[in-house]
Amino acid sequence: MSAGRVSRVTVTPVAFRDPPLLNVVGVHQPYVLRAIVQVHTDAGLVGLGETYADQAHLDRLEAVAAALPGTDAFDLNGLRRVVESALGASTGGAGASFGGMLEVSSAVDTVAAPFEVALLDLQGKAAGRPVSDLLGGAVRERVPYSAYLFYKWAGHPGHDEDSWGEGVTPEQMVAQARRMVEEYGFTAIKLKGGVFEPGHEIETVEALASAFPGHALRIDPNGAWTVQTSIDVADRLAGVLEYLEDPTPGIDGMAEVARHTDLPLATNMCVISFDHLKPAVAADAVQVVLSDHHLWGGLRRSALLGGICETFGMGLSMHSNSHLGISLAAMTHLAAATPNLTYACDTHYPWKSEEVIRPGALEFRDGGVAVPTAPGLGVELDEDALDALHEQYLRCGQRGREDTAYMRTVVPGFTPNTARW
Ligand SMILES: O=C([O-])C(=O)C[C@H](O)[C@@H](O)C(=O)[O-]
Ligand SMILES: [Mg+2]
Repeated sequence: MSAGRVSRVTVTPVAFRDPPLLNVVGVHQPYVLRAIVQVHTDAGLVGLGETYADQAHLDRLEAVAAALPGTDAFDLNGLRRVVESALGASTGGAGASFGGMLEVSSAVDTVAAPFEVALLDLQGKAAGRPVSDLLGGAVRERVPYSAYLFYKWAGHPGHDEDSWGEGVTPEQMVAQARRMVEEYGFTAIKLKGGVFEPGHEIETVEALASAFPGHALRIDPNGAWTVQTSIDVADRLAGVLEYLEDPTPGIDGMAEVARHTDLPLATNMCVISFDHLKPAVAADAVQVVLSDHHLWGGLRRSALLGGICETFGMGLSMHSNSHLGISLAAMTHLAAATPNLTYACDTHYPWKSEEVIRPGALEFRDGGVAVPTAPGLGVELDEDALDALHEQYLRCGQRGREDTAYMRTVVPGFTPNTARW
Protein backbone atom coordinates (compact mmCIF):
# COMPACT_ATOMS: atom_id res chain seq x y z
CA MET A 1 0.00 0.00 0.00
CA SER A 2 1.26 3.48 -0.80
CA ALA A 3 1.72 5.93 2.08
CA GLY A 4 0.76 8.73 -0.31
CA ARG A 5 1.49 12.42 -0.18
CA VAL A 6 0.65 14.73 2.68
CA SER A 7 -2.77 16.24 2.09
CA ARG A 8 -3.50 17.97 5.41
CA VAL A 9 -1.77 18.52 8.75
CA THR A 10 -3.32 19.43 12.09
CA VAL A 11 -1.49 20.60 15.20
CA THR A 12 -3.65 20.38 18.33
CA PRO A 13 -2.39 21.84 21.61
CA VAL A 14 -3.52 19.88 24.66
CA ALA A 15 -3.07 20.28 28.42
CA PHE A 16 -2.90 17.43 30.91
CA ARG A 17 -2.76 17.59 34.71
CA ASP A 18 0.66 17.41 36.38
CA PRO A 19 1.64 17.27 40.06
CA PRO A 20 3.84 19.99 41.65
CA LEU A 21 7.21 18.40 40.88
CA LEU A 22 10.24 20.40 42.03
CA ASN A 23 13.39 21.02 40.05
CA VAL A 24 16.35 23.37 39.81
CA VAL A 25 14.38 26.14 38.10
CA GLY A 26 11.17 25.94 40.16
CA VAL A 27 8.11 23.72 40.13
CA HIS A 28 5.85 22.12 37.55
CA GLN A 29 2.65 24.07 36.86
CA PRO A 30 -0.78 22.43 37.21
CA TYR A 31 -0.77 21.44 33.52
CA VAL A 32 1.73 20.17 30.96
CA LEU A 33 1.23 21.50 27.44
CA ARG A 34 1.82 19.20 24.46
CA ALA A 35 1.06 19.48 20.77
CA ILE A 36 -0.44 16.50 18.93
CA VAL A 37 0.48 16.43 15.25
CA GLN A 38 -1.71 14.54 12.75
CA VAL A 39 -0.40 14.19 9.21
CA HIS A 40 -3.07 13.02 6.73
CA THR A 41 -2.18 11.67 3.29
CA ASP A 42 -4.08 11.29 0.03
CA ALA A 43 -3.83 7.51 0.56
CA GLY A 44 -6.24 7.90 3.50
CA LEU A 45 -3.64 7.31 6.22
CA VAL A 46 -2.93 9.41 9.31
CA GLY A 47 0.48 9.61 11.04
CA LEU A 48 0.92 10.84 14.61
CA GLY A 49 3.57 12.92 16.36
CA GLU A 50 3.86 14.69 19.73
CA THR A 51 5.98 17.57 20.97
CA TYR A 52 6.12 20.63 23.24
CA ALA A 53 3.39 23.26 22.94
CA ASP A 54 4.93 26.49 24.18
CA GLN A 55 3.42 29.30 22.09
CA ALA A 56 6.56 30.13 20.06
CA HIS A 57 7.03 26.44 19.25
CA LEU A 58 3.34 26.11 18.27
CA ASP A 59 3.71 29.03 15.85
CA ARG A 60 6.65 27.25 14.20
CA LEU A 61 4.76 23.95 14.03
CA GLU A 62 1.86 25.75 12.36
CA ALA A 63 4.21 27.28 9.79
CA VAL A 64 5.47 23.80 8.88
CA ALA A 65 1.95 22.32 8.92
CA ALA A 66 0.90 24.88 6.30
CA ALA A 67 3.92 24.12 4.08
CA LEU A 68 3.99 20.31 4.29
CA PRO A 69 1.08 19.29 1.99
CA GLY A 70 2.35 17.73 -1.25
CA THR A 71 5.39 16.09 0.43
CA ASP A 72 5.76 12.35 -0.15
CA ALA A 73 5.41 10.47 3.16
CA PHE A 74 8.74 8.72 2.48
CA ASP A 75 10.62 11.93 1.74
CA LEU A 76 12.26 12.68 5.11
CA ASN A 77 14.92 14.84 3.45
CA GLY A 78 12.09 16.78 1.80
CA LEU A 79 10.52 17.29 5.26
CA ARG A 80 13.78 18.79 6.48
CA ARG A 81 13.86 21.22 3.53
CA VAL A 82 10.25 22.23 4.23
CA VAL A 83 11.07 22.88 7.90
CA GLU A 84 14.20 24.88 7.07
CA SER A 85 12.39 27.07 4.63
CA ALA A 86 9.26 27.49 6.79
CA LEU A 87 11.37 28.50 9.80
CA GLY A 88 13.60 30.73 7.74
CA ALA A 89 10.52 32.56 6.55
CA SER A 90 8.63 32.68 9.85
CA THR A 91 11.30 33.06 12.53
CA GLY A 92 14.74 33.49 11.08
CA GLY A 93 15.59 29.98 12.36
CA ALA A 94 16.63 31.17 15.82
CA GLY A 95 16.82 28.78 18.78
CA ALA A 96 14.17 28.03 21.36
CA SER A 97 13.86 27.72 25.12
CA PHE A 98 11.69 25.26 27.06
CA GLY A 99 10.93 26.05 30.68
CA GLY A 100 14.14 27.90 31.32
CA MET A 101 16.09 24.64 31.43
CA LEU A 102 16.53 23.53 27.84
CA GLU A 103 17.96 26.06 25.43
CA VAL A 104 18.06 24.60 21.94
CA SER A 105 20.52 26.14 19.55
CA SER A 106 18.61 25.17 16.43
CA ALA A 107 14.84 25.18 16.18
CA VAL A 108 14.99 23.02 13.04
CA ASP A 109 15.62 19.74 14.88
CA THR A 110 12.99 20.44 17.54
CA VAL A 111 10.34 21.52 15.04
CA ALA A 112 11.08 18.74 12.52
CA ALA A 113 10.91 15.96 15.14
CA PRO A 114 7.13 15.43 15.52
CA PHE A 115 6.60 15.57 11.76
CA GLU A 116 9.38 13.04 11.19
CA VAL A 117 7.76 10.71 13.74
CA ALA A 118 4.39 11.16 12.00
CA LEU A 119 5.92 10.35 8.58
CA LEU A 120 7.57 7.24 10.01
CA ASP A 121 4.20 6.26 11.51
CA LEU A 122 2.70 6.65 8.00
CA GLN A 123 5.51 4.66 6.37
CA GLY A 124 5.07 1.85 8.88
CA LYS A 125 1.31 1.80 8.36
CA ALA A 126 1.77 1.65 4.58
CA ALA A 127 4.40 -1.10 4.79
CA GLY A 128 2.55 -3.05 7.51
CA ARG A 129 5.66 -2.89 9.72
CA PRO A 130 6.35 -1.33 13.14
CA VAL A 131 8.50 1.82 13.27
CA SER A 132 11.28 -0.14 15.02
CA ASP A 133 11.65 -2.13 11.75
CA LEU A 134 12.09 1.09 9.79
CA LEU A 135 14.91 2.02 12.19
CA GLY A 136 16.82 -1.17 11.54
CA GLY A 137 14.85 -3.68 13.55
CA ALA A 138 14.23 -4.16 17.27
CA VAL A 139 17.18 -5.64 19.14
CA ARG A 140 15.07 -5.96 22.29
CA GLU A 141 11.41 -6.89 22.72
CA ARG A 142 10.95 -4.77 25.83
CA VAL A 143 12.48 -1.37 26.56
CA PRO A 144 13.47 -0.81 30.19
CA TYR A 145 12.56 2.54 31.79
CA SER A 146 13.64 4.09 35.10
CA ALA A 147 11.54 5.22 38.07
CA TYR A 148 11.84 9.01 37.84
CA LEU A 149 11.55 10.41 41.38
CA PHE A 150 10.85 14.06 42.11
CA TYR A 151 10.85 16.01 45.32
CA LYS A 152 7.38 17.49 45.40
CA TRP A 153 4.80 19.43 47.32
CA ALA A 154 1.81 17.51 48.67
CA GLY A 155 -0.46 19.26 46.18
CA HIS A 156 -0.71 22.41 44.10
CA PRO A 157 -1.29 25.50 46.24
CA GLY A 158 -5.00 25.86 47.00
CA HIS A 159 -5.73 22.25 46.01
CA ASP A 160 -6.06 18.99 47.91
CA GLU A 161 -3.09 16.71 48.41
CA ASP A 162 -2.54 14.49 45.35
CA SER A 163 -2.24 10.71 45.54
CA TRP A 164 1.58 10.87 45.76
CA GLY A 165 1.60 13.22 48.74
CA GLU A 166 4.60 15.23 49.86
CA GLY A 167 8.08 14.12 48.73
CA VAL A 168 10.74 15.93 50.71
CA THR A 169 12.36 13.67 53.31
CA PRO A 170 14.46 10.62 52.43
CA GLU A 171 11.71 8.42 53.92
CA GLN A 172 9.05 10.05 51.73
CA MET A 173 11.25 9.58 48.67
CA VAL A 174 11.77 5.91 49.49
CA ALA A 175 7.97 5.58 49.73
CA GLN A 176 7.58 7.32 46.33
CA ALA A 177 10.13 4.92 44.83
CA ARG A 178 8.41 1.93 46.42
CA ARG A 179 5.10 2.84 44.81
CA MET A 180 6.73 3.23 41.39
CA VAL A 181 8.73 0.02 41.72
CA GLU A 182 5.68 -1.93 42.90
CA GLU A 183 3.35 -0.57 40.19
CA TYR A 184 5.79 -0.61 37.26
CA GLY A 185 8.54 -3.05 38.22
CA PHE A 186 11.36 -0.55 37.57
CA THR A 187 14.88 -1.77 38.31
CA ALA A 188 16.57 1.61 37.75
CA ILE A 189 15.81 4.73 39.82
CA LYS A 190 16.58 8.34 38.97
CA LEU A 191 16.30 11.14 41.53
CA LYS A 192 15.69 14.64 40.23
CA GLY A 193 17.88 16.82 42.43
CA GLY A 194 18.94 20.46 42.43
CA VAL A 195 16.14 21.28 44.86
CA PHE A 196 17.72 20.99 48.34
CA GLU A 197 21.29 21.45 49.52
CA PRO A 198 23.45 18.54 48.33
CA GLY A 199 23.78 16.88 51.78
CA HIS A 200 20.03 16.29 51.88
CA GLU A 201 19.97 14.90 48.34
CA ILE A 202 22.92 12.59 49.10
CA GLU A 203 21.03 11.28 52.15
CA THR A 204 18.07 10.57 49.88
CA VAL A 205 20.26 8.63 47.45
CA GLU A 206 21.78 6.66 50.32
CA ALA A 207 18.31 5.85 51.68
CA LEU A 208 17.27 4.65 48.21
CA ALA A 209 20.43 2.54 47.92
CA SER A 210 19.70 0.74 51.16
CA ALA A 211 15.98 0.32 50.41
CA PHE A 212 16.60 -0.95 46.85
CA PRO A 213 19.84 -2.93 46.83
CA GLY A 214 20.70 -4.02 43.31
CA HIS A 215 18.71 -1.22 41.63
CA ALA A 216 20.70 1.08 39.34
CA LEU A 217 20.66 4.61 40.81
CA ARG A 218 21.18 8.07 39.30
CA ILE A 219 20.85 11.64 40.51
CA ASP A 220 20.34 14.64 38.24
CA PRO A 221 20.60 18.10 39.86
CA ASN A 222 20.47 19.86 36.47
CA GLY A 223 23.66 21.83 37.06
CA ALA A 224 22.86 22.98 40.60
CA TRP A 225 26.36 22.34 41.90
CA THR A 226 29.76 23.97 41.54
CA VAL A 227 32.63 21.94 40.13
CA GLN A 228 34.05 21.33 43.63
CA THR A 229 30.70 20.21 45.07
CA SER A 230 30.23 17.89 42.09
CA ILE A 231 33.65 16.32 42.72
CA ASP A 232 32.84 15.88 46.43
CA VAL A 233 29.45 14.30 45.66
CA ALA A 234 31.04 12.02 43.05
CA ASP A 235 33.57 10.86 45.68
CA ARG A 236 30.84 10.22 48.21
CA LEU A 237 28.52 8.37 45.82
CA ALA A 238 31.13 6.41 43.84
CA GLY A 239 30.03 2.78 43.94
CA VAL A 240 26.43 3.83 44.66
CA LEU A 241 25.45 5.48 41.36
CA GLU A 242 25.55 4.07 37.85
CA TYR A 243 26.06 7.63 36.57
CA LEU A 244 25.95 11.21 37.76
CA GLU A 245 23.81 13.41 35.50
CA ASP A 246 24.59 17.08 34.86
CA PRO A 247 26.06 17.88 38.28
CA THR A 248 27.42 21.23 37.04
CA PRO A 249 26.66 23.47 34.04
CA GLY A 250 28.57 23.51 30.76
CA ILE A 251 31.06 21.36 28.90
CA ASP A 252 34.09 22.97 30.62
CA GLY A 253 32.67 22.44 34.11
CA MET A 254 31.69 18.84 33.36
CA ALA A 255 35.17 18.19 31.92
CA GLU A 256 36.79 19.50 35.11
CA VAL A 257 34.59 17.20 37.23
CA ALA A 258 35.34 14.27 34.92
CA ARG A 259 39.10 14.75 35.45
CA HIS A 260 38.57 14.07 39.18
CA THR A 261 36.27 11.06 39.18
CA ASP A 262 35.82 7.67 37.56
CA LEU A 263 32.05 7.89 38.01
CA PRO A 264 30.54 8.28 34.51
CA LEU A 265 29.03 11.72 33.94
CA ALA A 266 25.84 11.90 31.89
CA THR A 267 24.16 14.87 30.24
CA ASN A 268 21.05 16.14 28.57
CA MET A 269 22.08 19.75 29.17
CA CYS A 270 25.56 20.43 27.82
CA VAL A 271 25.25 18.13 24.78
CA ILE A 272 21.83 18.68 23.26
CA SER A 273 22.65 19.07 19.58
CA PHE A 274 25.16 17.76 17.07
CA ASP A 275 27.40 20.81 17.28
CA HIS A 276 28.01 20.14 21.00
CA LEU A 277 29.47 16.70 20.33
CA LYS A 278 32.88 17.72 19.02
CA PRO A 279 33.85 19.99 21.94
CA ALA A 280 32.41 17.52 24.49
CA VAL A 281 34.39 14.63 23.01
CA ALA A 282 37.57 16.72 22.76
CA ALA A 283 37.30 17.66 26.45
CA ASP A 284 36.18 14.16 27.54
CA ALA A 285 33.42 16.01 29.39
CA VAL A 286 30.72 13.33 29.39
CA GLN A 287 30.68 9.57 29.33
CA VAL A 288 26.94 9.09 28.71
CA VAL A 289 24.69 11.18 26.44
CA LEU A 290 20.95 11.20 27.03
CA SER A 291 19.32 11.28 23.62
CA ASP A 292 15.87 12.75 23.12
CA HIS A 293 14.20 12.51 19.73
CA HIS A 294 12.11 15.63 20.45
CA LEU A 295 15.31 17.70 20.57
CA TRP A 296 17.66 15.83 18.23
CA GLY A 297 15.48 16.04 15.12
CA GLY A 298 13.48 12.83 15.31
CA LEU A 299 14.09 9.10 15.43
CA ARG A 300 16.57 8.73 12.58
CA ARG A 301 18.80 11.55 13.75
CA SER A 302 18.67 10.08 17.27
CA ALA A 303 19.88 6.80 15.77
CA LEU A 304 22.70 8.80 14.17
CA LEU A 305 23.55 10.19 17.62
CA GLY A 306 23.68 6.59 18.87
CA GLY A 307 26.26 5.78 16.20
CA ILE A 308 28.38 8.81 17.10
CA CYS A 309 28.32 7.86 20.80
CA GLU A 310 29.40 4.35 19.90
CA THR A 311 32.23 5.65 17.73
CA PHE A 312 33.60 7.84 20.53
CA GLY A 313 33.09 5.28 23.28
CA MET A 314 30.30 7.19 25.04
CA GLY A 315 27.32 5.44 26.59
CA LEU A 316 23.76 6.24 25.57
CA SER A 317 20.68 6.77 27.72
CA MET A 318 17.41 8.61 27.03
CA HIS A 319 16.01 11.85 28.43
CA SER A 320 12.35 12.60 29.01
CA ASN A 321 10.13 15.58 29.61
CA SER A 322 6.48 15.25 30.64
CA HIS A 323 4.78 13.47 27.75
CA LEU A 324 1.84 11.40 26.52
CA GLY A 325 1.55 8.01 24.84
CA ILE A 326 2.48 9.02 21.28
CA SER A 327 5.90 10.09 22.56
CA LEU A 328 6.19 6.98 24.73
CA ALA A 329 5.57 4.85 21.63
CA ALA A 330 8.18 6.77 19.62
CA MET A 331 10.73 6.53 22.47
CA THR A 332 10.09 2.80 22.78
CA HIS A 333 10.57 2.09 19.05
CA LEU A 334 13.74 4.16 19.00
CA ALA A 335 15.22 2.53 22.10
CA ALA A 336 14.29 -0.92 20.82
CA ALA A 337 16.17 -0.33 17.57
CA THR A 338 19.28 1.31 19.10
CA PRO A 339 21.68 -1.49 20.10
CA ASN A 340 23.98 0.66 22.27
CA LEU A 341 21.13 2.24 24.24
CA THR A 342 21.91 0.04 27.20
CA TYR A 343 20.67 2.19 30.09
CA ALA A 344 17.04 2.23 31.24
CA CYS A 345 15.35 5.23 29.59
CA ASP A 346 13.84 8.09 31.57
CA THR A 347 10.10 8.66 31.45
CA HIS A 348 7.71 10.99 33.27
CA TYR A 349 4.86 8.61 32.36
CA PRO A 350 3.89 7.51 35.91
CA TRP A 351 3.18 11.15 36.85
CA LYS A 352 0.45 11.62 34.30
CA SER A 353 -3.21 10.76 34.79
CA GLU A 354 -4.66 11.74 31.40
CA GLU A 355 -4.01 10.42 27.90
CA VAL A 356 -4.85 10.95 24.21
CA ILE A 357 -4.29 7.40 22.93
CA ARG A 358 -6.56 4.40 23.29
CA PRO A 359 -5.58 2.10 26.16
CA GLY A 360 -3.83 -1.23 25.72
CA ALA A 361 -1.01 -0.51 23.25
CA LEU A 362 1.67 0.42 25.79
CA GLU A 363 1.91 -1.25 29.15
CA PHE A 364 4.64 -1.22 31.76
CA ARG A 365 5.60 -4.64 33.01
CA ASP A 366 8.78 -5.63 34.85
CA GLY A 367 10.04 -2.05 34.48
CA GLY A 368 9.71 -1.95 30.73
CA VAL A 369 7.34 -1.43 27.81
CA ALA A 370 6.89 -4.16 25.21
CA VAL A 371 7.75 -2.78 21.76
CA PRO A 372 4.49 -2.43 19.80
CA THR A 373 4.36 -4.84 16.86
CA ALA A 374 1.37 -3.28 15.05
CA PRO A 375 2.15 -1.21 11.93
CA GLY A 376 3.65 2.25 12.49
CA LEU A 377 3.90 3.52 16.06
CA GLY A 378 1.21 1.01 17.02
CA VAL A 379 -0.93 3.54 18.90
CA GLU A 380 -4.33 4.97 18.05
CA LEU A 381 -5.60 8.43 18.84
CA ASP A 382 -8.72 8.68 20.99
CA GLU A 383 -10.48 11.62 19.30
CA ASP A 384 -12.77 12.29 22.29
CA ALA A 385 -9.83 12.39 24.66
CA LEU A 386 -7.98 14.70 22.27
CA ASP A 387 -10.97 17.08 22.19
CA ALA A 388 -11.27 17.01 25.99
CA LEU A 389 -7.58 17.78 26.55
CA HIS A 390 -7.71 20.49 23.90
CA GLU A 391 -10.65 22.07 25.76
CA GLN A 392 -8.56 21.83 28.91
CA TYR A 393 -5.73 23.64 27.08
CA LEU A 394 -8.11 26.43 26.07
CA ARG A 395 -9.41 26.75 29.64
CA CYS A 396 -6.19 26.39 31.64
CA GLY A 397 -4.66 29.73 30.70
CA GLN A 398 -1.10 28.36 30.45
CA ARG A 399 0.64 29.08 27.17
CA GLY A 400 4.18 27.98 28.01
CA ARG A 401 6.24 26.12 30.56
CA GLU A 402 7.02 28.59 33.36
CA ASP A 403 8.45 26.64 36.31
CA THR A 404 10.27 29.67 37.76
CA ALA A 405 7.36 32.07 37.44
CA TYR A 406 5.00 29.53 39.02
CA MET A 407 7.43 28.98 41.91
CA ARG A 408 7.55 32.74 42.49
CA THR A 409 3.79 32.83 43.05
CA VAL A 410 4.51 30.72 46.15
CA VAL A 411 8.10 31.73 47.02
CA PRO A 412 8.45 35.40 45.98
CA GLY A 413 11.94 36.24 44.78
CA PHE A 414 12.89 32.61 44.07
CA THR A 415 15.87 32.34 41.74
CA PRO A 416 16.93 29.10 39.99
CA ASN A 417 19.44 27.00 41.91
CA THR A 418 21.86 26.72 38.95
CA ALA A 419 25.46 26.37 40.29
CA ARG A 420 24.10 27.50 43.68
CA TRP A 421 25.86 25.01 45.92
O1 LIG B 1 16.76 14.90 32.85
C1 LIG B 1 16.37 16.06 32.82
O2 LIG B 1 17.18 16.98 32.85
C2 LIG B 1 14.93 16.35 32.74
O3 LIG B 1 14.15 15.44 32.82
C3 LIG B 1 14.46 17.74 32.58
C4 LIG B 1 13.03 17.94 32.99
O4 LIG B 1 12.64 19.23 32.60
C5 LIG B 1 12.79 17.72 34.48
O5 LIG B 1 13.75 18.39 35.22
C6 LIG B 1 11.43 18.17 34.90
O6 LIG B 1 10.47 17.61 34.39
O7 LIG B 1 11.32 19.06 35.75
MG1 LIG C 1 18.85 15.47 33.01
